[in-house]
Amino acid sequence: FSGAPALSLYSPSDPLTVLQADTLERSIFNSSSAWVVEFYASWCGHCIHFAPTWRALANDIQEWRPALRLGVLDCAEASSQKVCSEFGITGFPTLKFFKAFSRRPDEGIRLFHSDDGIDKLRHSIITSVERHEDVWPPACPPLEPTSLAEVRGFFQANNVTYLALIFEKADSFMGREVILDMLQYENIAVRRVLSSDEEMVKKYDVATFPSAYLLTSNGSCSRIPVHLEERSFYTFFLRRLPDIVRGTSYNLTVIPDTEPRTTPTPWRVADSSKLYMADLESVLHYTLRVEVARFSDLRGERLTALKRYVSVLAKYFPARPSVRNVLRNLNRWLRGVKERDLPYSAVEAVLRNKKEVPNARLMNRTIWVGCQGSQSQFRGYPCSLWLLFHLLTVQATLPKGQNASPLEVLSAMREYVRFFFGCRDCAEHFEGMAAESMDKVKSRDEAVVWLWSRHNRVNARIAGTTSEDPKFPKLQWPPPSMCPACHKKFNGQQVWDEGAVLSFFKAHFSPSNIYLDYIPPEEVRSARRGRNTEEKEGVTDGKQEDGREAEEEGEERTGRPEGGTVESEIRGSERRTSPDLHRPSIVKMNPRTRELEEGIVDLDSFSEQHYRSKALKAAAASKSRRLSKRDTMLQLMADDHHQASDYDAAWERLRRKGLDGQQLLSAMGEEEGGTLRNQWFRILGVGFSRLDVSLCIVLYFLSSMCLLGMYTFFRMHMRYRKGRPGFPTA
Ligand SMILES: Cc1cc2nc3c(=O)[nH]c(=O)nc-3n(C[C@H](O)[C@H](O)[C@H](O)COP(=O)(O)OP(=O)(O)OC[C@H]3O[C@@H](n4cnc5c(N)ncnc54)[C@H](O)[C@@H]3O)c2cc1C
Repeated sequence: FSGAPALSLYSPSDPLTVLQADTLERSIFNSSSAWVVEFYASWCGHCIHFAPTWRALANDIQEWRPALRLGVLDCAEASSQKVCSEFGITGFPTLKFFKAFSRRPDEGIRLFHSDDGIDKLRHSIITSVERHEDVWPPACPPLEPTSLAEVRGFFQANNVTYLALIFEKADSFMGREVILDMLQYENIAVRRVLSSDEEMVKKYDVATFPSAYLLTSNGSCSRIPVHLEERSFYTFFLRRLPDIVRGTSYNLTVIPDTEPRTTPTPWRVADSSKLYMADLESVLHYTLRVEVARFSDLRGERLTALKRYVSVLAKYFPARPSVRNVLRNLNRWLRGVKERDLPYSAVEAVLRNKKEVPNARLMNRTIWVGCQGSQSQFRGYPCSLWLLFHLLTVQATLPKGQNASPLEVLSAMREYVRFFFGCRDCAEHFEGMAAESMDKVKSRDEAVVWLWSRHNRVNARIAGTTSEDPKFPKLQWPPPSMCPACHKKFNGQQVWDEGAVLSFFKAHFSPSNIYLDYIPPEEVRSARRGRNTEEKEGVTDGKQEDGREAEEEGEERTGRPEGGTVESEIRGSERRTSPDLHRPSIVKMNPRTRELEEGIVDLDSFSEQHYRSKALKAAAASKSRRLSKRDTMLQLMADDHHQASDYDAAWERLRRKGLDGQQLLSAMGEEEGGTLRNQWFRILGVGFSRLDVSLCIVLYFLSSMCLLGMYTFFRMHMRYRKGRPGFPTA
């Protein structure tokens, strides 16, 4: 198949409104009907399972539409992410009820649905409609029980031929459902009567609940003859009465449904025996910029979960230099955050890194290669999240993880899934598995095997369900074609050879099996190349899968402040007034570095001048709290940069040798060892370039020689004087 068709879980032919970021508010705010919106993510398995239920409900209650409408919004669409976060959507699927004439996102009332069928959903929607107090949806008939007084004067007060009375128990929803089913039909009204209303029960001599009676304007009254006392039977009967027509008086103000605007992506050829950096960097982008971003305030356990996640990424992710720099900077900064709560905008500012740290950039779109699905709702993000954590558990078995807890990566994953993973039912299932046995993991190798076997459990559970991509059926993995040694026979049964699985994992999830296909080539942005180049790249690699890049460039061009933080406002104003800031300020402040072959950065002067001036400006703006936090962060970034620049230089050296993607990544492991051996140099040279340190050593040597010379001279001189007659010895 040639490409992933851009299908959403819903289509405009469904009797619901497929909303987009720009139509959501226009549709539901100030609307004369109430709304129930399903916020979903097309990649979320439980949303895929839930879609047929929601579609069936939409079919079932489509006649209620003048009073109540159903909508859907795909929060996985890049264009919807902002609005979803404004509506407080943190997990999927989320159902929110908006009363008629709502005005704000926070007026949405969450409907709990879990695994509810359409009956329960319908009931909870009716209960929500009844919560309207001040302004009742104009098209919605009264839902409260009627009384003998109302019935007596009904035909005088209403110009209709029929009145249907549905007698039922108080907890029954049938009467209200029939009322709503008939709301678009003219010349008839439907009311419910409670079994506890003795007057009415006695007057119509009702003995069965539910049962229905038809009163006419000419004074007749008869029991409605139906085969079963059910909603559909009543509705069927009533709609076929003489002179009953479906009215046209309810004109819905409809904002036209639009086809989801996902553009078809070209099919990317992938080899299932390989890992692709595109998938891995996409998941970094999606977790840090989309999933975490749903929480505008990160506090308590959620903040700790983020710190742990970033910490294992910084430690174990076999990254390209620019990504590694981002992860290390973010990790450093988060470690320095001592406050118990943190606005996400601050994290975003670090990730955005427009000017502060050279060669630190995280892809800001998703490119699925090994995780590309045959349709856009399949695979993608959850697939890459599994891959990421398998990779991290394997990387943690290397010497760099030897002093860490065997649970380091698994705990980070557990907390990430618990606090951020949008598929809430998936998260609950995973938490259940973790609570059951994760604490039995005693070594880093066991951690690899634990995650493998739990992933296989999930595969077994969801195999053959609607969330399975038919082109990529769920397997017990790795299949014999990938790892024959992993499968063995025991007592005639096929069983796993866990030792072989572990060896297979260590080879499969190793940097040498990561391929750089389909991602823009890594370029070490030395301080010399700078920001101008970066901007150009941002514009030219605009074939975004999720359109976010264009959004950010748009922000850049308009100089819109980011996230409304103090520092972003300052940055916004700097952007407008100082064109120099578009070049890397490091180079500008320290021309000497331009000549140095290795692009060494004088970060002391950089951070002192650049960020301190920012701090001063911020102080002048008297909004110091958040800025001082950022100031600390930048100082920490500056410290970290010394290490990062070595990594960049090593990457560049290897790249010049003509190594390809995966060779580069595996060679970096070895280079990193060398980099660590050179750390004494950095420790000696905190804040100085290599030239500075060399000069110091030479001066130190010369002054030592000078002192030695003086010492020798005076010693000889003393001896000479002692030896002369006439000078008494002590
Ligand atoms: C923590 C978590 C919990 C989830 N829970 C649910 C759930 O409850 N219900 C639901 O519908 N969906 C759930 N999902 C999503 C689901 O597991 C898949 O990720 C999704 O359906 C996409 O499937 P896929 O075909 O891309 O393969 P995935 O299962 O996502 O696997 C990704 C890749 O990993 C490799 N792989 C497969 N199995 C293993 C293994 N055992 N060990 C190592 N590598 C393997 C394969 O190369 C595969 O292509 C969950 C996802 C995550 C991350």
